[in-house]
Amino acid sequence: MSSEMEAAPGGRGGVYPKRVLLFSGKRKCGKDYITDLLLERIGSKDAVIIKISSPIKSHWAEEKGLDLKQLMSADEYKERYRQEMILWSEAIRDKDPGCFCRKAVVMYKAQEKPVWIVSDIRRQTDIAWFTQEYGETVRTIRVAAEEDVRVKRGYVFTSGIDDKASECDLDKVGNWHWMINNNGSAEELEKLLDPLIEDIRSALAE
Ligand SMILES: Nc1ncnc2c1ncn2[C@@H]1O[C@H](COP(=O)(O)OP(=O)(O)OP(=O)(O)O)[C@@H](O)[C@H]1O
Repeated sequence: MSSEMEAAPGGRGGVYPKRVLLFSGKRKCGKDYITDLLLERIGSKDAVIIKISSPIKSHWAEEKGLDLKQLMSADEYKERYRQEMILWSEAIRDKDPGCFCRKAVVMYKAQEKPVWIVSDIRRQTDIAWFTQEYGETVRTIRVAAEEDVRVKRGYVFTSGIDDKASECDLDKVGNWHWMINNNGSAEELEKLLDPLIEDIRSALAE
């Protein structure tokens, strides 16, 4: 069966997911920080973090003989291979826009959990794929932080990365379910997450 023909795990009509949260935002705005916090508050019995970058990185780890764990977490690795990974993944995504979304859902065994936290949405096609497959369970969340705050967190503008579609495609989107301005402390952030947690709990109770 070709990848275009593969069904989405779960899919419409399935029991799970009950809520799919799609997080996006500029580099170092705090996507990983926020999604980790959310997982902690919801609990890993009910929620799973999905990274669309995982199937891309696992391919690269194999190809280059690298350690996947380091490629997923270490900034030095992440930055060194970012551009190469982007170019390779763009070519595949052009042919099959849902390819990495579908692979990531399988890789994280997401269909075993009711709440899916996707921490790295980058393209309008990512949102379109999840919406097409999981319909009204989907919520989109844009994380923002001031540039000086992002710089303090390690952001350095890199030409060829920060001015390309993989970082900018979602700048055009305006109709997010939630916007989170992550400029402050962890305590401030906790409060900003309350309405989102409430929405997740109501989906779990259905
Ligand atoms: N509200 C916050 N309070 C304290 N530290 C924060 C906060 N938000 C983010 N950070 C820190 O800022 C750094 C960058 O955050 P994080 O890695 O979550 O960003 P990201 O958007 O996932 O980045 P990338 O796009 O590069 O993957 C991390 O060290 C994180 O711990």
